[in-house]
Amino acid sequence: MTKVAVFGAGSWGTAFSRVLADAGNEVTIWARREEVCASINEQHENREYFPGIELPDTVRATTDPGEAAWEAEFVVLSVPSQKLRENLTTWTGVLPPDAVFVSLMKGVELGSTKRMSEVIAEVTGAGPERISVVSGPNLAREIALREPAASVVACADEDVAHRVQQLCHTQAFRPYRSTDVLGCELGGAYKNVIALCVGMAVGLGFGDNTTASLITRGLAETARLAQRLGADPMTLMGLAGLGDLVATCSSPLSRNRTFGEKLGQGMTTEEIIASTRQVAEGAKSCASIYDLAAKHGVDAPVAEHVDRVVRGEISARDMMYAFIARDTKHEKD
Ligand SMILES: NC(=O)c1ccc[n+]([C@@H]2O[C@H](COP(=O)([O-])OP(=O)(O)OC[C@H]3O[C@@H](n4cnc5c(N)ncnc54)[C@H](O)[C@@H]3O)[C@@H](O)[C@H]2O)c1
Ligand SMILES: O=P(O)(O)OC[C@H](O)CO
Repeated sequence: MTKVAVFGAGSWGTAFSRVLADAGNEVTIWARREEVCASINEQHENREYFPGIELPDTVRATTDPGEAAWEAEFVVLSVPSQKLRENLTTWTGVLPPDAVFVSLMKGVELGSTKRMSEVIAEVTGAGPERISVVSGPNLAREIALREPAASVVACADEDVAHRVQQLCHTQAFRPYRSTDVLGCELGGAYKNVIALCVGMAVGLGFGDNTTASLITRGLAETARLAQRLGADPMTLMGLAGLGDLVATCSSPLSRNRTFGEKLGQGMTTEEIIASTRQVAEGAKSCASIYDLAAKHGVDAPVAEHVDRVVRGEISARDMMYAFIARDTKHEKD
């Protein structure tokens, strides 16, 4: 059995652990909280995130990072993007030197505007052949329930992508392979911002014309930045781009869309954050993605305006009409 460490016992870390166990691996989850750890070890379920969904015996949990990482061939990372750097820095001493990192995170770091694979490389010194990402239309609850879904495993080294693909291929989870780490990560982070925007439209009571327009122009914006940074534009037409965008913008399970809906209904960012424990990555990544786009001279009206609504500078309604009022242009621009 291959030993896999999963750092993060939230929704996606837990659901993906079930995928890994279903694929025949031995999984040790690092959980921050003792009670989450105990429920996984004693009740074989993560009571906080997925009560009633049984985890196989091959999934264990610990609050000790060294125990989680012990002899792991793969280290899966699934903490909030803005918390990765500080956590990973404290774990570096216990991580096996040859382990392959698998990032499940969909965000861009505030301040540095780095993608998660870049943060992993910087903190651990791992080369691109040891850093992979998994990204696609994968709402954690549906994956935990073993509903069929596909995803993308990306690594600069295709052989490593192939190994990670084998690691998580099950009867219900079908990973495709890619070498476009940048495109996959940007697709995953940007769709959260677009889902916030779509959620706002839903919260305001607008219909399908509005949401379809936002999804389509949001994808154009994502592809524009991705291409400028060197990604393959076709990645954005695939599971890590369009696929994830459709799932996240359509699903009431999405924390980002739900966050946006609440903003559209008039709640403030502070009120929404206080009402949930779960992370809506887009609420932070709208600022870092906008910074990244600005740094590279790329027009990013969705990221820019979503950021302004999240900060409380403009209302969601004003944002919607500001999009429409912009100067006319060619669709391809
Ligand atoms: N939930 C999904 O459907 C889903 C699917 C695909 C990708 N993702 C991505 O996976 C990543 C993790 O998301 P999630 O859904 O598991 O989030 P979550 O909020 O459900 O769980 C986050 C986990 O990180 C822990 N955590 C919170 N703050 C922390 C800190 N300061 N230090 C260490 N740990 C901390 C929490 O205790 C929890 O175990 C995000 O980047 C998200 O975009 C989520
Ligand atoms: O719940 P969200 O909005 O973080 O989205 C979850 C996943 O990223 C969907 O693929």
